[in-house]
Amino acid sequence: MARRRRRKIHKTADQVQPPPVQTTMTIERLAHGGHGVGYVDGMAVFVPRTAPGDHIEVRLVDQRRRYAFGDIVRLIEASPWRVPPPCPLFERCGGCHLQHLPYTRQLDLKTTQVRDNLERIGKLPDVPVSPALGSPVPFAYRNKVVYHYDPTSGALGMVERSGQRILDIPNCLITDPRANAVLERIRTFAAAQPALQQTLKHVQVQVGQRTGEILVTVIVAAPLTAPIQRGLWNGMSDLATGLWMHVKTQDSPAVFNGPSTAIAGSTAIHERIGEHRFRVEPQAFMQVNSVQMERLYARTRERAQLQSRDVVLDLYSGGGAIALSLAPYCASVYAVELNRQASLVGMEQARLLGIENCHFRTGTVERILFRYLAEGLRADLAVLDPPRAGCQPEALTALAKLRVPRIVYISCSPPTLARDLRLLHELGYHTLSVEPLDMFPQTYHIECIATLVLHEPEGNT
Ligand SMILES: C[S@@+](CC[C@H](N)C(=O)[O-])C[C@H]1O[C@@H](n2cnc3c(N)ncnc32)[C@H](O)[C@@H]1O
Repeated sequence: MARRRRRKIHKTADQVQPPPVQTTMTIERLAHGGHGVGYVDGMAVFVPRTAPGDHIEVRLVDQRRRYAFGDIVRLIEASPWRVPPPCPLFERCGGCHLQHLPYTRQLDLKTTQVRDNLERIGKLPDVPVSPALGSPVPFAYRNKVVYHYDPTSGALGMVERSGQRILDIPNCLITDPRANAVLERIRTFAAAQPALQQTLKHVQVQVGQRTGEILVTVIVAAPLTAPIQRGLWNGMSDLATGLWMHVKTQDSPAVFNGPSTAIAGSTAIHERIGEHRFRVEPQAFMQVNSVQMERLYARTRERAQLQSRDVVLDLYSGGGAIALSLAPYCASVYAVELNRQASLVGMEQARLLGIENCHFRTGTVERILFRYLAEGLRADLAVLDPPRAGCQPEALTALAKLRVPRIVYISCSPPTLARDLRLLHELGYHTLSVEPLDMFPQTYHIECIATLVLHEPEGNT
């Protein structure tokens, strides 16, 4: 289909008219968030569940100064890329964003988005971006889900896309079927237990996809009685490996706030990644796609190009999966993580694996790097794996002050990656490559591995 040109307008301020509330336009590309983007009188309009090439009638529902959000009223001409979404809940569920596109097309669009972010936000148009490495399993890949419970309707699932209610999800197509089976047992049990209905807030299910072990955590407003604990466990013990309870005392957006209690079965499950078997507890961070996690860590090791005498910083280390996978190939690893429980999991993991050259430190990366600077630590490589918000500028400044010559930056958010690569560029780092890796098929999320080197000033080499 011929690409429609963006309508450009040149008006003075007092000539500017507000765009019509309902109009037609063609979707040109996908933006971060999975929204299709088209233009109305030169203004970008973001519309969910659309595909590049769609010609649509759109209603502008939220207008800002330079852009607007719209809802699709009518699909006038469908993009040639559109496919029927396999999940019957796709239109209502907030979990997936791209099921209406074939998987290969999703990957192309993700690659384009990464390039776009590097160009627009990072002002780094020349950084080589490789085609996104697809997941061999584009469905049934999620090894962890956290569902909400609605005591009024009995729904156990995700918040609807409209944000108004909890959608019951009996069979999530991107989730490991073993997790769906356990969730069904809990849904049925809760339906017959008014006391559980009153207190149940969320259910988390974690699956060790290579070991077949399953850990369930019920997040409740008040402790469960012993009979309800027993009833829950009896209803799932043929499927699950362990059951935990987490009493959530404050009404915070975070699912967990405080310690959890193991109530039945094993206290942890395990996942095999590469040559290691990792212990997984309810509050430990683990990538949601085990196959892609293994490829992510293998690619990180390749990009790290470790020498046996190298000293490595694993920053934002979580439960230490990256630190422990690099430790056998270098002299030592310093892992830095904010969450004390995650650091303790890493230490225990190191002990179980017999790894002695990994040092775990709890605190913020930005604070601890300045401490390393004061201590005169020399590091040959830093692996960064921050949360979606990216790194604090102080953390990147400290890395540059430490003169760490190589960085491998793992990111789950291309816009913040682009922002941070820009700052690193200004601090003297050159980005050699960015490799998108699809950890989250059917959703807009994109994982990337960026490899950087420090340009030493002339005469310092
Ligand atoms: C994407 S996870 C990375 C986990 C780990 N690298 C892995 O692969 O399992 C990000 C981690 O950063 C931690 N974190 C967030 N802000 C931090 C900060 N300012 N300093 C240190 N750690 C932080 C979070 O607790 C979380 O464990």
